[in-house]
Parts: sequence; C-alpha cells; structure tokens
Amino acid sequence: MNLAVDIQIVEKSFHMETTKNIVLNGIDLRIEEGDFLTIIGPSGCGKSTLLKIMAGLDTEYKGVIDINGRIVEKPAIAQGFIFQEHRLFPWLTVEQNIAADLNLKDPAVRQKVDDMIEIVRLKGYEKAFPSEISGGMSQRVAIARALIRDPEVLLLDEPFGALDAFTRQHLQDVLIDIWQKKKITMVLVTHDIDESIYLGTDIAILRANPGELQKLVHVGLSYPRSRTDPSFQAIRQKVLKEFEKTDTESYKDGEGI
Ligand SMILES: Nc1ncnc2c1ncn2[C@@H]1O[C@H](COP(=O)(O)OP(=O)(O)OP(=O)(O)O)[C@@H](O)[C@H]1O
Repeated sequence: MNLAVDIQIVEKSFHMETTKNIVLNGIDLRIEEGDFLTIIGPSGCGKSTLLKIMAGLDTEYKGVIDINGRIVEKPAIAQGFIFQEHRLFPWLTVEQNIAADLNLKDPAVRQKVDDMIEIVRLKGYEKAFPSEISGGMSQRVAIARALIRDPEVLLLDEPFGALDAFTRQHLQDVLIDIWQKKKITMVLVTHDIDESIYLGTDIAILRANPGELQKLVHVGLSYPRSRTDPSFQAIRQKVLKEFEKTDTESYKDGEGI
C-alpha cells in the first residue's frame, strides 16, 4: 500500500486577547492509500481543527500535511470535504447540486452525475430540490458532489451527526459501499464510538487540552461488520478503555463531553 496522507502537526493554537490556546500538539499520523481512518475524542479536543488543516481550510499552524506527495497549502479538489450540515444550494436540483460548476450538458459530466446518483442511491430524485428531500438524502447529495470531482481523500466532519439513528446506520452502509467501490481514502470525525468502529480500518483516539494522539487502534475486522459480533464488542471495550483514560486526563480542567 502507498502512503496517501502524512500528518505532522507540531502545534496548532488559537490566540485570544491575552492567552494562547494550544489546540493540537505533536500529532504525527500516517494514512495508507485506501484506508478509512476515523477520529474520535472528547468535545473540543481539536478533531474538526485537524480535519480543516488537512483540507487546507486552516493553514495557520506549525507542521506539514502531505497528500500523495503534495503539500496541502489551500483547499483543493484533491481534498473533498463534507461538513456536518450539507451546504447544498437550495435553488438547484439534486443533479445540479452534484454537478455544481460542471456542465451538466456535457455527456461525460451527465454520465458521471448519473453514476454518482446510482452510487448514493438517489435514483428518482434527480430533479428534486433540497427542500423536497430529507436530511440524510441531502447529505448523500453532498457526498456525491464531493466524489464526482474524484478527490484523492474524502474528509468528513461528523457527517451524520444531525441525523436520527436509523438514517445514520443506513448512511454508514452507503458510505462503506462508496468507499469499497471508489477505493478512496477516507477520514471521518465522529463522536460515536460504534460509528468509528463500524466504519474505520483504523481509529485515531485523541485526548484534549491540548489535543494529542492518545492511541491508534487498528480494527482488523472484515466488512460488512456486525455491531453485535463479539469481535466488534472486543474492539469497543478496547476503545472505551482508552476513552476512560482520556476522560480522566482530558477533563482535568473541568471540561465536559
Ligand atoms: N476559530 C476559532 N477561534 C478560536 N478558538 C477556536 C476556533 N475554532 C476552534 N477553536 C477552539 O479549538 C478547540 C478545538 O475545537 P474543535 O472544533 O476542533 O474541537 P472538536 O474536537 O471538533 O470539538 P467537538 O467534538 O465539540 O466538535 C476548542 O477549544 C475551540 O474552542
């Protein structure tokens, strides 16, 4: 396997009026091509900040992010980004949102949009507007819009956080399906331990104050996974144990999850 993403963050801090808040400290992580890294950790430990740095949305930090040999210095198509809320254009239909600035009249684009609609399971909703579809469907449109540009890495920040448990589980399966079909490197931030195990080839557990890598857990289970399987539960215990450690270590300053 080739190395897809090399993350070396020496320090990321935010400066308040008189204080300096060190958010990420010494994060050193490598993601192999085609892997699915999930990132979990207590609230405020810097998960979203880490993802934004990887996306090139935040460049004010000490360190370097390398994606397939290219240093990330600004947002680029190579780093697809999915936000918690879908951010679709309300005045465009599903297919127009997926195509966005690409010309839907171009037969090659039309074909790609149709393929994406198939992959994200939205056939029949091509002409619907965002106001006419559910939150889960909107998030699938957002994923299709990122994927149609063939990113090298897809970065997802709590993409299913606002959805109900049933929709969430369905979309986790859709995401696994996309990941397996497109063989794309994925990085997903979540608060949900089960989601991190269900999706990830590897789980990065962060602790807070400052955000540091507590543990990298290799999941090592085949897909599709069963949440009730003893091997799944064994990984869960392992992750929970690490969480207990971050709990006592991260909340020294009285922060809650
Ligand atoms: N633009 C900003 N200016 C100042 N501080 C910020 C900014 N963005 C984030 N922070 C601070 O950085 C820390 C990490 O925030 P971040 O959103 O990355 O954490 P998180 O782990 O994603 O949190 P959550 O799980 O609650 O979404 C927090 O203390 C937050 O207040």
